[in-house]
This record gives sequence, C-alpha cells and structure tokens, in this order.
Amino acid sequence: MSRECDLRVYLVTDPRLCAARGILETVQQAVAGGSRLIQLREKQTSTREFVELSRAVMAALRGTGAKCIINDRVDVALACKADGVHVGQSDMHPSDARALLGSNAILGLSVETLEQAREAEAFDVDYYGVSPVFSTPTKLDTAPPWGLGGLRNLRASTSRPLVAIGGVTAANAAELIQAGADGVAVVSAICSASDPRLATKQLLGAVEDWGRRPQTPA
Ligand SMILES: Cc1ncc(COP(=O)(O)OP(=O)(O)O)c(N)n1
Ligand SMILES: Cc1ncsc1CCOP(=O)(O)O
Ligand SMILES: [Mg+2]
Repeated sequence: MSRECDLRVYLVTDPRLCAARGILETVQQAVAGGSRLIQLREKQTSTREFVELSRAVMAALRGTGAKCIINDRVDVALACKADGVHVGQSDMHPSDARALLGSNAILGLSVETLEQAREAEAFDVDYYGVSPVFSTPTKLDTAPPWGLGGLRNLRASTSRPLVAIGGVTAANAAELIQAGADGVAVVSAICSASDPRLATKQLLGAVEDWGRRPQTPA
C-alpha cells in the first residue's frame, strides 16, 4: 500500500445525492471518468453497513488504480483495509489516527484556518482539505469559506498538497488550481450529475487545462 494519491478529481460520496443511482454505480462511473480518489462519507449509516459498503467499493476499485478513503472512521477503514482516512478538526486527532492506521495509510486533514494549517505541519498527514473553499448547501456546519484569496495565502504558507472542497464545479475548478490547489474534491458536482462519468471528465479537463496553459512570468 502506497501513500501516493491523485488528488486531481476527488469524489466524496453522499448517500442522499447518490440514492437514485447507488453509491457503487456512482463511484464506478466517476472512476470511468478519471477520478482516482474516492472518499466514502456516511454520517447516518450503521457501522456494519458502512463496513459492508466500504468492502464492496474496495472490491469494485480493485485493478482500477483508484483508492478508497473513509471519512471520519478509522475503525471502518481498518476493518475493510481501505487506503486511508480523512479527518476534520473535531474528529480523531490526526496523530492518533496515524498511530492506529500505520505509516502506509493515506491520511487527509481538513484545515479551516491558517492557524490550523500551521499547527498541522507537525502532523504526518498527506494532504489538507481546504474546507470549505466556497459555501455549499451540501454541508452547512462549516467554517467561513477560504475563498480564492484565502487559498492563495494558504498555498504560500505550506508545501503540503491541497485539495479544495465546497461549492466546486467544472466552471470554477481551473481558478482553484490557478490559486494553488493540487486538486478538487466534490460531492454534488458528481453525485447529483445526470452523467457522473461525463461530469468527472469535465472536472478533470478543467483541472488539467490549467496545467497546459502557458505560464506568464510574474
Ligand atoms: C477532502 C475533504 N476535505 C474536507 C472534508 C471535511 O471534513 P470534516 O471537516 O471532518 O467534515 P465532514 O466531512 O466529516 O462532515 C472532507 N470530508 N473531505
Ligand atoms: C464534505 C465537505 N466538507 C467541506 S464542504 C463539503 C461538502 C462539499 O459538497 P459540494 O461539493 O456539493 O459543495
Ligand atoms: Mg469529519
């Protein structure tokens, strides 16, 4: 198991928004569209169902090169041998999560302020979720949004990989990469799309497009 992760288009699932199609099908379509990192985010599901879902997703991802991250729950990740865990500021402390998961697991941490990011430099985590970059109806209990200026300041303060989350669409993904994000994490832009494969492809196109543009000297 390696800690390398492709953050370019990171799907975070939502059982309500995926209800019509199912989480497994949504994940498979997103992977077909080019996503290589999937986070299973289940806030209401029983522990047993969460483990079963995670095992099914892990099996579906086998051989695709995509990795599976579990939101919040180190126990679920250990039970299904997931690739990693994402924790936020009120979840298990990243140092405790790292101790339980071991040195080969991917560990992501949400950062909501520059001070949290500064503190997190001492933790053995693989990326920061810039949370939220814009306001979003998908998650209401968030800190104030970073905005593009906040993301630029964060980029200037750390060399850690950054993934922007909250209100991200194919229309604003390129400006987030321009502002310093290494990738975008999305819920509704893929889960609520009529064609999740196409939606993922468009997000990936927007992220990659920035990298192909000629860079103007500062
Ligand atoms: C990639 C990514 N970034 C941020 C979050 C938010 O995590 P958290 O602040 O713990 O909130 P919940 O998702 O647990 O409600 C995330 N999940 N993923
Ligand atoms: C899980 C999470 N963490 C910060 S914002 C958010 C929800 C993002 O949802 P959407 O991509 O639909 O705006
Ligand atoms: Mg959390």
